[in-house]
Amino acid sequence: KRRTAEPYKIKSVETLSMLSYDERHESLARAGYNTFLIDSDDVYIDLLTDSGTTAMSDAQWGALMTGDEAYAGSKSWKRLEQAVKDVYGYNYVLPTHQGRGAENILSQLKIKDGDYVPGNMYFTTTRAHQEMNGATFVDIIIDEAHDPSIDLPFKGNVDLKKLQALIDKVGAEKIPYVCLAVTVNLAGGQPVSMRNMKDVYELCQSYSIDVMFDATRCVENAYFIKDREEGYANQTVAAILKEMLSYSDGCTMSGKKDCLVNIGGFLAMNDEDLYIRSRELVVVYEGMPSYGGMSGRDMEAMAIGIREAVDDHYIEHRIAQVRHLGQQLLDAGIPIVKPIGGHAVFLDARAFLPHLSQEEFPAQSLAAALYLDSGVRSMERGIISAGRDIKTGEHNRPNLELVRLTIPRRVYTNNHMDVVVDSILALYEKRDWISGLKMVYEPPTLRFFNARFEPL
Ligand SMILES: CC1=C(O)/C(=C\N=C(/Cc2ccc(O)c(F)c2)C(=O)O)C(COP(=O)(O)O)=CN1
Repeated sequence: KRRTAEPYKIKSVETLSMLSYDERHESLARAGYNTFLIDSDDVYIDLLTDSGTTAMSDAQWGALMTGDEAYAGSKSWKRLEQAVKDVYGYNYVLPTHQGRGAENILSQLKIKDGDYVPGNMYFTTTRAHQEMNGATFVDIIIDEAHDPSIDLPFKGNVDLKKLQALIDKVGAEKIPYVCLAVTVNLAGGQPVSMRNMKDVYELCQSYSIDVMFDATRCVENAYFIKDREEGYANQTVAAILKEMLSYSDGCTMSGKKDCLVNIGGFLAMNDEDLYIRSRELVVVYEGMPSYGGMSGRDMEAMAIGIREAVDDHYIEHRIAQVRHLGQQLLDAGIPIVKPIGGHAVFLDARAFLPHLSQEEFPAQSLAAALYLDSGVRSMERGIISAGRDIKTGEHNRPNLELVRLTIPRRVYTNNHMDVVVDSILALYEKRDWISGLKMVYEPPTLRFFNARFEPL
């Protein structure tokens, strides 16, 4: 099979910082062994997140000069609105500054105290907005999604029996909507099959329960359907995406991922009444419905990014680059979440560091060790990110104790991926020497952003 390359060439570069071991050690200590607190200047290859870290195209950079900054009626908004309607297919769309702006509005309008919002695994901001509005999040993802070693093509799928059981238990009137994430970030960037989306939608329609997608990485999900689901191999990703979204009543969208921009988002829906009520809250929280927390130039960039993201050459390369990293780790026997996800490779820190108890923070320790070894920054997605139980005050103890290696879009080459592989192989060789951490400062909420640690 002939090898392929990036479907773009580089026109501008950002020089990367290459610190010495001692300089990295000093930087890590200064950051309290928390990768969130390391200065970007001290990071060589930044795999903390794919959110907002995209490289924009020359078409997007050029469009910045044409941003219409009119307070109302901006033509940049008209272009963005048209792009969302063309590519996503919803009747109505409202701009927000980023994904959680849309989550805030949707949760306030759709949830009443004591409701239940079922979803395929939680996400931090999504669940926070649901709980702040009085709902209980109920995980309805298939059991296998919580086991890193199980390899299934659509690990993000909903277990329809769990959804039916919740409806039987609490009644459909207590369920304002199902939140279906496509893909599922914390399960390892795992997709939902078209079959499952259809089944969920039909079940919900029979009870007049809405289905709202968290569409943040929906283009990646569309690609996995093309690649793995019977009957879609010869369809374009754009056509698959349109069909996916037809099994929903609306979506929240963080533009910072699959819309190929550094800021921006939207809330989309088919119901006019929800649109009108949402438009009121956009004015309260985001600004006019013709800019929603974005400048005109940001909206121009996003209108173009939305269309670039469904280019088959772009998305094929994006997914292949994540696989390029993950497959080398699998071949070397490194424990990672299987199958390899759409936006990241997740190291299974529990299996990588079996000599550490969860109280010694294996994922936090591994992320710190990786940065110290090579200047590669990753994100802890384990007991620290899971926080404490709001009732008991005890640590939530997630099954998944993971280190997320998140690949920004159109930024790094496969050579950078190979540097990451070599660093992880070196760490694996000497994994017995990786010590745990103790938390020396714990913030009251969302502790993973600002907590500080010291080696045990
Ligand atoms: C599936 C989904 C997301 O992945 C997501 C964001 N994701 C981030 C940034 C992040 C968010 C929360 C954290 O505790 C975190 F440490 C990192 C990320 O890195 O993965 C949002 C929210 O979209 P906003 O970021 O545009 O508001 C909604 N839905």
